[in-house]
Amino acid sequence: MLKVISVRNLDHYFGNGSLRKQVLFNINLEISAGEIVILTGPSGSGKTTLLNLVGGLRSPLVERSSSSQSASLRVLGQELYGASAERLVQARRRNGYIFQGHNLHGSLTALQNVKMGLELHQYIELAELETRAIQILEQVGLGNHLHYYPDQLSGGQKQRVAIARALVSHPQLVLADEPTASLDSQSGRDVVNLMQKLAHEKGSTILMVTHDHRILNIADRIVQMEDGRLMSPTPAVIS
Ligand SMILES: Nc1ncnc2c1ncn2[C@@H]1O[C@H](COP(=O)(O)OP(=O)(O)OP(=O)(O)O)[C@@H](O)[C@H]1O
Repeated sequence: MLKVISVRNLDHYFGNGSLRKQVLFNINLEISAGEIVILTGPSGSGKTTLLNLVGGLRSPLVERSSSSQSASLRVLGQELYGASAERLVQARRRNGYIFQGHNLHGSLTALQNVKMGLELHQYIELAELETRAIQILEQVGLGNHLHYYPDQLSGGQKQRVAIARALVSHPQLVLADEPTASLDSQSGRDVVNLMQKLAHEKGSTILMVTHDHRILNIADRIVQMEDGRLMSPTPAVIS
């Protein structure tokens, strides 16, 4: 099966000189098209760092030492290890992102926020842009809230707008960092069910970081991180 993400022998460090600290150790991970993978583990174990590297939000540190010569970070067919800043920006634009606390623009309505998720895709005409944004907001149950501003929406509704914005361009890869962290149990469940449904419909792959044990069963696979290392694979939890 086509690998959407293929990480080999990846290390990562923060800081310089005596403050230099290794946070990822020899990461090896493959994720196939259409898979929903949850990355979990204790605070500070390196989950967000790995997610950001995969998304091109952080630049992989290219080491000259012999142990890292075979490092590779291939995402959607592109090598990000050693890639230029420009290539990373391009790679970033192809993915959908859902973060903790939604990151919506407060001065834009739900519809305008979702349209922003399409505006980078210049091949889409304005009229179609509007139609697609409305359609996906209807799919996430916000057809009656198109012109609401974020502060007029509940936490769960805001996160549904964020999901609509991330998925409206039908990205092959969706990266989510603690998407349910600010939500109550039921809203969190609704939000991940929606992500799962839309991702399956659109054939997207999802890599999601979460501490939230209530949502682990949406995953096809759960990957555990500890102290910057990936632990052996765990079969998906059956609900
Ligand atoms: N920009 C940074 N500069 C220096 N150190 C950092 C930076 N970002 C993260 N770290 C350190 O890297 C390690 C891994 O952090 P990371 O945020 O990836 O962990 P995490 O598993 O996502 O944690 P959490 O679940 O708390 O979000 C931690 O020790 C953290 O302090």
